Parts: sequence; C-alpha cells; structure tokens
Amino acid sequence: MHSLTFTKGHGTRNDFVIVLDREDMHDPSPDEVRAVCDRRAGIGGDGLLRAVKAGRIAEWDGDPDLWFMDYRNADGSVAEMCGNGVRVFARYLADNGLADGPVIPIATRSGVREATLLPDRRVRVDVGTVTVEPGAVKVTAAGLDQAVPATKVDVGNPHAVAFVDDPAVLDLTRPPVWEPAEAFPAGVNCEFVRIVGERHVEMRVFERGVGETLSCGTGTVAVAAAAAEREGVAERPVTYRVDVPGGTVEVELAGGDGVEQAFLTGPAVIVGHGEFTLPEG
Ligand SMILES: N[C@@H](CCC[C@H](N)C(=O)O)C(=O)O
Repeated sequence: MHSLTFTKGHGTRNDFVIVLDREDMHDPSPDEVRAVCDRRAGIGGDGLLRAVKAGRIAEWDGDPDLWFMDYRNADGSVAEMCGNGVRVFARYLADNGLADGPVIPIATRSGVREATLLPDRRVRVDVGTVTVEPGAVKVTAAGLDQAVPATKVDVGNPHAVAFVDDPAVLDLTRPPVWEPAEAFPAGVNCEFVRIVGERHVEMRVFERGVGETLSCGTGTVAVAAAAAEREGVAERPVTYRVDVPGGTVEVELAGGDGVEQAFLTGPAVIVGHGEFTLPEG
C-alpha cells in the first residue's frame, strides 16, 4: 500500500494536489493520478503537481538545481504547462522553505517559468512566448448552432479560442469538437470568450484531460492574446482583465504580430495538507 503526503491548493478555483518527490522516487501511473484527483473517492483536483529536483528528470537539460513542476491532468495525462498550477507551485515552494522568493524560477516541460510572489497571495508568472494564428481552426460545442472560427494559440500547451455571443449558454459537460482534427493531434484546450469591454473579456474553458474547469491560466493568456489580435490592439504592453467562473486574473502582453511575451498575475492559495492512501491494484 502506498501512501502520500499531499498539499491542496488552487488558483481561481483551478485546483491541484501537490506532492513532494524531490528525488523522483515515485512516478505516478495514470491510474494513481486518477485516484488522487477523483472528487468522490480521492482528494479531488483538476490536476496533480509533483515537485521534483529538475536534475532527476531525464528529459530536462537545463539547470539541475531548479524545481521541476511535473504536471498531470486529472485523467492521468501529461501536459506541458499549467498557468494556474505554476503560481500555486511557487507559493507551495516558498511556504515550505523549498525556494527563496520573491522570484522563483520553475522548470516545466515548456521551459523555465519565472514566478514572482506578490502581496495578498498573488503571484505573477512570466509565461514566455505565445504564438497566435487567427481563424486557423473551427470549433463547435453543445449550445452553438454551428462551428465557429477559432484562434490557434500556443502557450507552451495548445489552445483554441472561439469568440461567442454568450459562453453561459454552452453545455460544456460534453467535449467540444474541432476541425481539422489534424490541427491538434495531441488534443487541445478550448476557450469560449465574450468581449465584455475595453481590455476586458470573460471566458469558459473545456480543458484537455480534465473537462470544464473553473479557470485555466494558460487559457486566460491565450484568450488575451487572441482578443488583442481580434481587436487590433497595437499598444504594448497592454493588460487584459480576464474573468473566469472561478475569479479574475490579469494578463499583460508585450510583443505583437502573432508573437507575444505574456505575464499572468492572479491568486495562488494553499488550502490544506494531509495523507492519502492510494488504492491497491
Ligand atoms: N489548468 C491549466 C492547464 C492544464 C493543462 C491543460 N489541461 C493541458 O492539457 O494542456 C492552466 O492553468 O494553464
């Protein structure tokens, strides 16, 4: 029987189970991740964040002394990056004396992401380079009359951003469908967005490997970048307020012409700690 010590945290109610595995002693199987993230029989979470010394990760060829955020979706799949997760991860490292703030570089499968601890439990993350391809795909979801053009955005992980009249009417208990299928061979996170006002948008998201979540940090960055492109906003830096069902974040964009440098600022909250026994078999 394998038991683990965990911490639970969230960023705008996108919630994560965090485990410390400094020496990479236990790489969780997809079944184990699903058991941990199960909201009835497990701890419950949209994903699992495993804290491992980067030098222990075979695929990592950067600074071995950094902490690596090994991110898993609730269905057990691996993802490259998690914008809310990296804020919560930074807060966890600082709270537990594992890293000194206020600036904490974190290794991810998309490269190093620098997180800065701010007052009031907020964290700002340098999300790096974001690429934007408007109208590259079409997306449909239950509640839409027809497929709508979507912007393909790469935030280290893949996103399809669709502007709709009212995201609230969509039924996101069912997965959206995109075309052409080859556009996202490894799946995609789909955001449905409404422009609320100047530099202000609201969105819902269906996350790859999870389902509808109350927030997606990389999704908010994708949405801000797609909105700036759609609205022809040329000024840089420009800051968007992005409302998600779980709260609000700010996304600052620098760059333009389809390639942005992005910074994500929002809350990172640790809610508790405990022990969990993984089911046998
Ligand atoms: N919730 C995350 C994104 C997590 C990964 C995503 N589901 C994927 O598979 O790419 C965020 O806050 O960015």
